[in-house]
Amino acid sequence: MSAESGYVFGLMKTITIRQPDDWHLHLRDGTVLKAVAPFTAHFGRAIIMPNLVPPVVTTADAAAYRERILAALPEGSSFKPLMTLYLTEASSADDIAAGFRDGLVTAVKLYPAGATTNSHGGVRDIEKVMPILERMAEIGMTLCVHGEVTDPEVDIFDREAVFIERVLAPLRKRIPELRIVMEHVTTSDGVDFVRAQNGAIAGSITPHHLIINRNAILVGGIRPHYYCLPVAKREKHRLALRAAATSGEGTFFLGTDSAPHVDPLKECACGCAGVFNAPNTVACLAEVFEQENALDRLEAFASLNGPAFYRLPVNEKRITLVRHDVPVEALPSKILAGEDEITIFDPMFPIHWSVEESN
Ligand SMILES: NC(=O)N[C@@H](CC(=O)O)C(=O)O
Ligand SMILES: [Zn+2]
Ligand SMILES: [Zn+2]
Repeated sequence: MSAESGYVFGLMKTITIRQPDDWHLHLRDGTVLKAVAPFTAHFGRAIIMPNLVPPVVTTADAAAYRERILAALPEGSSFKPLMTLYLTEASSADDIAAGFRDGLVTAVKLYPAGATTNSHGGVRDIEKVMPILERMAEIGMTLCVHGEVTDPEVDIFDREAVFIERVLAPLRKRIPELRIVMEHVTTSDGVDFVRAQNGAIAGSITPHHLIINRNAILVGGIRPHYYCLPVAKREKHRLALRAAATSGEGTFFLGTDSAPHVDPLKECACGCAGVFNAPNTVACLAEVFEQENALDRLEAFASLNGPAFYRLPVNEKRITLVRHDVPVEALPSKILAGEDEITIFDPMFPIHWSVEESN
């Protein structure tokens, strides 16, 4: 483990780790993109979700979106967006393979149609995309999956577990070479499934699913800023996620799923799903790993396991996290995107960590 830590003057604890990456991020487009991009610019790289309206389906769409992202970054940022394509039943295997070969596209994203925000153009019948998935397995390209069934008969809290049984396990059997990331794992079923695949399938975990359980959405009133998909589950699932994230096991890594929606779209009769956590992700993670006595494994989760799965080099830059005895001043609770506000994830515990970039 290369993370270094120490006490300075007996007062301040610091930990230096390789610069983290975010393996699941929504940057959106237009005004929101400009507002949120600076909050991720201290990451090395991020897997950029393609669920725009209209979605990023072709390599040409991804190239154009990548330019818009680069233009929204603060000057001097070395952040590298890793682009994904939104899989549809009409997607072209040749286009996908060409994008991957040229280094323009890193992964393909499977949204079951109707499972989450802007997923209506996703896949209804997985049989129809089998030739594409087979081609991806051949060329070693990763499939990122939103792992929930959309069957209205299935209880929303069971949709991840049922997806594993109905879709993921059969897919794994059918194309064992396909590299799959089960994104935003929210249940112990997901954790167990990923573990049982011996490295062929990875699981990304969000900071908020390590911090809240389903009570956060409902206790004392409806709290739309804790509503996301897959929806937070029971406490036992949160504990399983914490154990997985802090285990150091190579198959679990950070995917923030930072998913900004302007407040009017969250605070209404049918609010959008998504938590905006980019501004405090690293500080929240430090807090969680400290609570679990696992600060020495934060680097594996945030900076090492992701690149290893994606077969990419680790970042050379380092960041230093500083622990303060007194909680650091809370962030503003919202950021501005044009005329609208976007609420930042509130972990409901004081934060003692701040992030300092090193070199
Ligand atoms: N996670 C969410 O609740 N929302 C995401 C979509 C997704 O990742 O499922 C979004 O795009 O808003
Ligand atoms: Zn999702
Ligand atoms: Zn997402």
